[in-house]
Amino acid sequence: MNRGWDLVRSIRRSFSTALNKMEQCERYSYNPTLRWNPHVEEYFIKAYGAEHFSRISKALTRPSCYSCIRVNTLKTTSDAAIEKLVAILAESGFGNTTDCTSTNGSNDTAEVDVREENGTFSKESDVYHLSERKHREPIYKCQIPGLEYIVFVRGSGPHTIEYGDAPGKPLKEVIVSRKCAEAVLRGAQVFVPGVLACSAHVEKGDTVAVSVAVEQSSLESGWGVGFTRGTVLQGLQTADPHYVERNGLYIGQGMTMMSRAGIFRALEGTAIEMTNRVYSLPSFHDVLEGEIFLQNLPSIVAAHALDPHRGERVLDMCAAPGGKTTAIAILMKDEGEVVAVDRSHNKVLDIEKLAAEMGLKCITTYRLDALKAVCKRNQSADNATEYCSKGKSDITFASSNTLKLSAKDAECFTMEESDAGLTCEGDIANKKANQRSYVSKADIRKNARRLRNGPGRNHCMGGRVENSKGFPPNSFDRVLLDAPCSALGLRPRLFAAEETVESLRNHGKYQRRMFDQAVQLVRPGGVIVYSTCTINPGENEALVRYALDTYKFLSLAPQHPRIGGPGLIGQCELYDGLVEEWLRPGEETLVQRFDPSSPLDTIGFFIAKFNVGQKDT
Ligand SMILES: C[S@@+](CC[C@H](N)C(=O)[O-])C[C@H]1O[C@@H](n2cnc3c(N)ncnc32)[C@H](O)[C@@H]1O
Repeated sequence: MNRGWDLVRSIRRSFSTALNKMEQCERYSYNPTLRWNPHVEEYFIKAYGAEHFSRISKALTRPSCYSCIRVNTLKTTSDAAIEKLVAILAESGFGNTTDCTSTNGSNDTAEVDVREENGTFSKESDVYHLSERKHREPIYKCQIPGLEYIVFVRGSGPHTIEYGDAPGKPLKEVIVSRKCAEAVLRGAQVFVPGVLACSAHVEKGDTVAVSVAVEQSSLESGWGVGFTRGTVLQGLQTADPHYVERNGLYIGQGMTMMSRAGIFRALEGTAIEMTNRVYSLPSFHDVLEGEIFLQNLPSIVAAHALDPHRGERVLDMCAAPGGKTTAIAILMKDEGEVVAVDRSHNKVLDIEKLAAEMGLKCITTYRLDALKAVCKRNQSADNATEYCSKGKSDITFASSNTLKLSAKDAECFTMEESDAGLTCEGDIANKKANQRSYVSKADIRKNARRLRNGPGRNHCMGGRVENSKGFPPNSFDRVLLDAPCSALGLRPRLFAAEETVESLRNHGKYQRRMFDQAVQLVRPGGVIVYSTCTINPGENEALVRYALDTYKFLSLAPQHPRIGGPGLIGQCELYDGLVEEWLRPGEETLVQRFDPSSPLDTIGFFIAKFNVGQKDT
């Protein structure tokens, strides 16, 4: 009888130990659930279906399993860059682990499958892969024809981390902010401002478990983390009011670079160096400056979709920090003009810095509100970007194949013929190469300053940026509108409930107003590419619907390369009864929709390309 009870007790004991272990395992894991505003969630479920949206939602909480690097082919080759990157990775000891559960649940390394069939994404066909499967090197070249200058670096994860936890024995812990955690998941260290809370008695050199504080809802204050910076973590469930909230939100283990007091006293610096990460991705911060640029694959594809040619005049309407601007300039072999504008002064400086680092001369930057990008009639004055014709019926860019201002368009702009003679030759060799037959006063002032500041520094003018009052209608061959958006495709993302149906609608309105400007600025026969980094159809397919219904001279154009999936067809009624219209049958294969839950494992992204016909028809 006793023996029987002993057996029961022992089974119970081992069962409860196993349960305890399982609970601990679940607690000290990374398994977040993305929170959405309920109406937004309902809308996305209507758009994608519950199961698909759940996969997208899960994928968004994880980083892509590889880093994507664009090589500056004007400075180096992908083979040379790969050689240097291999050496850098070997020196840093990165890449010793390769297990990776990809976002679609399969256990694999970060190998992404891209197949193209008749211009559309297809799982069945097997045309090409991003990587050569057999080799499995940590760094490999993109296999898509024309994109071989893109290099991928394999990451790994999710890894199970041994935090050294035991029942009743609290870990030394640090909680970081959501933004900080999202950066750490992409390969960053934990910097001082990102630390929100820390256990007592943490000294420099201690090993700590790092978790993330994700916003919780409270009746009084809406969404918030519910504690102040500097909170002491008690560690035990009984004494720690935020204990349960951290379940499944552990992003790795690190070594403190400062004591607890130091972390909360300092204003900057590395607080924790991560030693064990849930996701392991190489950080190429400040590496091979000017030779490579870390950029998401769909962003590079957007530059290709624009299909810019040497000698053309291209406008990048929302350009900072300049990722797509520089990609476009390189595709143009630095010949022609890429006008890169952004609303923010400091961000324009970022574009200038990047262009200078990459050695690109065809980029002209301005601070400009893209909502006022078309300049008004009779506008003159200082600091305006002026394109003028005095007594001329039209302006022709000699290089081009393309750009002409009609008499009607040109009459409002005044350009003295002598201006053309003032072109600074050595300075803007690329412009000379284009044989552009005009130059604006603003260009001349800018060029004179460039000469004074010496070569190479023409993009960093002591923190000052040129303001623009806009550009004449029909003055660009191609326009890229990489619109500010809800960014609901960016990953990793740990919280999404801040966006409501109303705020998403506001993004859409803003984008339509910008698009209206783009339509005016591009010449007939030109091209507009519209892109966003959101999964929200209201900012993607609905914008395309607006564009095609409003401007009959616009038509959707095929894109190359085409590696994204099709767009969404139909319409959707939202919770308040308003109906949103998307694409019509036949249009879906002309846009590219990058789905974060697809095997491509990219951010969520959308690209539409429009051909511009005769505007007066
Ligand atoms: C999606 S980001 C652009 C990223 C950029 N195209 C790249 O690839 O590096 C959107 C940019 O739009 C800018 N922006 C927002 N509103 C703007 C406006 N009204 N006029 C001009 N730029 C604006 C923001 O400052 C931000 O830099």
